[in-house]
Amino acid sequence: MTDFKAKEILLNAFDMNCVGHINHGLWTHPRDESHRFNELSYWTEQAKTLENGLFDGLFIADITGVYDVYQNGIDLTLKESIQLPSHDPSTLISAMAAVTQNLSFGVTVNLSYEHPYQFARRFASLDHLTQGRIGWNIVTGYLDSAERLIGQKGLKDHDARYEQAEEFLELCYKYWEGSWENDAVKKDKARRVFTDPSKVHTIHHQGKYYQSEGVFQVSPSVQRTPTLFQAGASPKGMQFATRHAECVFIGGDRPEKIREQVKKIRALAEQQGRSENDIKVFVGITVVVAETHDLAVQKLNEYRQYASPEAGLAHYASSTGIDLSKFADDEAIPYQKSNSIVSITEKFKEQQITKNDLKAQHVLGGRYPLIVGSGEEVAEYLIHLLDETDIDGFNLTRTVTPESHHDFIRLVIPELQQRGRYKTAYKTGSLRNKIFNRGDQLPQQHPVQAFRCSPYNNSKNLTTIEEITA
Ligand SMILES: Cc1cc2nc3c(=O)[nH]c(=O)nc-3n(C[C@H](O)[C@H](O)[C@H](O)COP(=O)(O)O)c2cc1C
Repeated sequence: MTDFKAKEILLNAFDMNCVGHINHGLWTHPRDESHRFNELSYWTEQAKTLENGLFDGLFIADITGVYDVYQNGIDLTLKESIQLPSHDPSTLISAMAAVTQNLSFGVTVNLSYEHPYQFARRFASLDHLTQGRIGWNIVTGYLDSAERLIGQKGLKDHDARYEQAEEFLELCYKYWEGSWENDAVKKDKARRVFTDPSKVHTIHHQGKYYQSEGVFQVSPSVQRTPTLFQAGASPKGMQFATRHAECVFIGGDRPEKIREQVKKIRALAEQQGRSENDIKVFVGITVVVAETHDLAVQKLNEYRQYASPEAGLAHYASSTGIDLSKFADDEAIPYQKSNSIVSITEKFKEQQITKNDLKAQHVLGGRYPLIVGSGEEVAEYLIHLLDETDIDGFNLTRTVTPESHHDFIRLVIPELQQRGRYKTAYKTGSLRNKIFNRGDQLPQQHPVQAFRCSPYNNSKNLTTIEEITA
């Protein structure tokens, strides 16, 4: 119980390689600089700021496709820059890693449109270059527009996407941890042996979705498997997340619901042979903070003049696959089955929700819980929420950028530190070690273990792994 109370808050900045990420409309604020998202200096400055604030990571969301459900088109999406334009997140990482030492990077990649080989190679390369500061947010997509862009026929069935994800992960584990032994690379100039051939193995995979045969092209990196993030919330999604993920995002609802969700996540992890502490749970939040409570309210009111709740609804429409423009403001939105984000559409089954309700929720153009107050008030609330719900940390959205990060670092972080609930220095090692404090690589109770080559594992599980015969 004492440990639980003393838990230090983990913190990621939640962002995307675009103008409007979550809090839509704020790009029009005179002090907002998110229109500079296509400049490298925008990101290197942000990385340095976050490292000064001892943030654990910069978590970068991504979508394949565009938001075209609202009003059956993309006019509002384009005008308000609702995640359009948006650029590839992995292109930012090396530059930000070069100006920081400890900040980590969680990068979203939709596995539905990648071959595991190319993806695994890119992320293993990033793990090398960042010295183990890379994480992967595993997503399977929820947009029909993506399918059309890629030339497919429409979204695969929701649960089938998770089945494919399971096989994608299995194959990635083989590449990352089953092909090269830890000490394969010798770099021995005198003996002319860069890599010992007896320590590199062929992987074989003949699955329903993927086939692969050969050796992985990347030597072992610090973490081997990048730190795994996931946000599945449907029954199938939670099963997947609790089997594989080390960090799980959940939607920030009422504290009782969050607590219930966290309990389920930890119980499911245990059922799958992992420990309840093998998963860190994060909740998304938006914060408006100032020197005093009144000044924070004043700041919120000022921001509200620029925010666009309607743009928030257009974003929400694509998350659910429901064109919300068709409904009157006070009409209950009927539940309809869709292949998008199941956990969100289910809410229309459980509750009567109108567009007015959604607009009220999207005060700053986004649907994350909004916390407004002085540094002390915000810090107290975050600690309270963490202790009440047993979560581990927060994904902090941006509002007016980069002002909101500066405000949080100046006003909230010191209050958390004074209460002993936030680090005063970074831990050493990889992202995984910083978060779990037990080494750079996944523990043995993780499903990756079945795909590891020696010296990790000499068990019979490895019938698929063969030595290269020179
Ligand atoms: C904090 C958070 C961040 C997410 N980021 C992304 C993202 O960047 N890209 C994406 O395609 N889906 C993203 N999702 C959606 C999830 O991948 C997933 O589809 C969703 O949580 C619903 O899970 P379900 O399909 O199991 O209901 C995010 C979800 C949450 C809660």
